[in-house]
Amino acid sequence: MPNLILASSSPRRKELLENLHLNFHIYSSDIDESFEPGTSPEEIVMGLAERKAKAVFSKHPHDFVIGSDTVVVCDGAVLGKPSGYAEAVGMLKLLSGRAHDVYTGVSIISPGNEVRFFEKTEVHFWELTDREIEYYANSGEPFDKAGGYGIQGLGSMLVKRIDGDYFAVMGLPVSRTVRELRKAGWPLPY
Ligand SMILES: Cc1cn([C@H]2C[C@H](O)[C@@H](COP(=O)(O)OP(=O)(O)OP(=O)(O)O)O2)c(=O)[nH]c1=O
Repeated sequence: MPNLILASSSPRRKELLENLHLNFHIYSSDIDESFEPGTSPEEIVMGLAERKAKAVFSKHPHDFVIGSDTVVVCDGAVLGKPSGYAEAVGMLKLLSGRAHDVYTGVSIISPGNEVRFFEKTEVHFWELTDREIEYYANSGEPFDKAGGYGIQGLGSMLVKRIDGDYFAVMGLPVSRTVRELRKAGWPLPY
């Protein structure tokens, strides 16, 4: 009987997959997260998701492995995780008062099968004051998150509305993932 593996160190992805009543293991790997300049956002997130899944699948070739990656795209700039306070403030200033796109890519690799897909969600931010930005950056929440914010935490106060899958913004489009797992032959209990 194969195992289901989440190839991720993200606590959000773990939490989201736990919602689905599936037993799974977590094995993460350190992959090279660089990409060629000019690569489209969907190719970046699906490519990195695939690299994460492949790195784990190579050690667990009888199992079903899920990898995922998230970036934020605003005005043509691809934003990953901010490296420190100043970069977090810069990202929040860029996102203030406008819409951006969150791309999350997923790769599912199992014996004899590989699928990848992405979800794009449009997120609209309120116009942010310097006080809000500084408070938020000082909260520590931006640092391990693409675009420098987490929609599910204090970052919820920044968001006016979204168009698309909320869970994809948090790091894993769960309902689509379930459907792709079913197609790949994973025995779901529902
Ligand atoms: C935009 C946004 C991102 N994020 C998180 C999801 C991801 O964990 C992170 C994007 O970084 P990723 O590089 O996609 O993932 P990760 O390094 O955290 O985990 P791993 O590679 O091991 O799977 O940003 C939120 O939690 N909330 C949000 O609103």
